[in-house]
Amino acid sequence: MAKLSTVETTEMHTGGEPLRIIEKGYPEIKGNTILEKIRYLRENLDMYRKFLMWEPRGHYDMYGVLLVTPDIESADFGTIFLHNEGYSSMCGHAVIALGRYAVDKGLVKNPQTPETKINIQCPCGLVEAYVEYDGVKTENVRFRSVPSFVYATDVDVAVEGYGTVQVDVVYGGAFYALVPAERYGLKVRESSVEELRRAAGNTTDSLRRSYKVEHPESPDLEFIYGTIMTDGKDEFSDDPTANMCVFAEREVDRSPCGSGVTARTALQYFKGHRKIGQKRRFRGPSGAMFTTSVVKEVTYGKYKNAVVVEVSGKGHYSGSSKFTLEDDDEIGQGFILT
Ligand SMILES: O=C(O)[C@H]1NCC[C@@H]1O
Repeated sequence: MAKLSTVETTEMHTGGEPLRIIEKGYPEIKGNTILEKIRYLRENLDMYRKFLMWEPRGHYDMYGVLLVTPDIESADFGTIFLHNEGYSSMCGHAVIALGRYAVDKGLVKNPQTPETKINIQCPCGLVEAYVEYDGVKTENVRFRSVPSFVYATDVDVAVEGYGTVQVDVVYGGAFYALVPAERYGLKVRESSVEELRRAAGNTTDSLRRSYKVEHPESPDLEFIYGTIMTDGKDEFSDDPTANMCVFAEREVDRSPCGSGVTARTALQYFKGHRKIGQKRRFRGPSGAMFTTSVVKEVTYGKYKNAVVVEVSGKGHYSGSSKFTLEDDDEIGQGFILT
């Protein structure tokens, strides 16, 4: 077992959703690809995730990222995302924050004005980020994710406490169930976070037990990451539409969820509610907004209805940390209260 050592981080958030960027102190992560590295982390270094994501240094809804060597040649750097239960395949709020971070910290050579392009390898594949930059300050970031596709519509799910609920299953770099909150008798902007968390979490649990998803490239990406409760306002409007993403082990995204709004945009396009290039705003639980548009249609493996979606928003710095552990501190290795 590796011994936990001092870890240094920069702290950011995008729309209130935290991003702990791990800079120093992690042991070597073995593996030739990012997906292999994730397997290595799970099997050998998971105590570091608990040390940084769980209490007393993190909390139930904490989120982080490790920057690693990419295995796609054109990528500037690779990413591994961490959360309360493990490691995720895609994270839009992290890409938005990391765009600024990469330019500000000099991770990209020759940054360009008014916009710098960065290729970020996420576990799901290559994501292009475009960072507004005036030569001094970094601002909004827009990113184009891996192809997103509608996997299935109107899937019946037996949800504990709510009966049978129909959801759509969509891939936006991760597989999500998308469902209007009113199908549970809830309102996405008015019901309590805990009620929404319970209904969404029970839906994810049921799908994970009984529903199989297939990914065109890797079995490692074949899992239901979470459930997104929406306000049901999918028909096009200049008004924003709200959603709340509950992912991993019932973790609540404070932001509109970058991969979640990618998936919602693909679904809206599939249902004829969006045209290519048409912009729409999405509001998350904190009130923060992301704007999305469909860039183009693409074929992704056997999925002919795939689209490339662009998402934009802004991340902010909130501090930096140096985390330590004393030899006799068992609780301090990490715990969460549920
Ligand atoms: O913005 C996103 O895509 C992420 N935020 C937390 C859950 C997702 O990974």
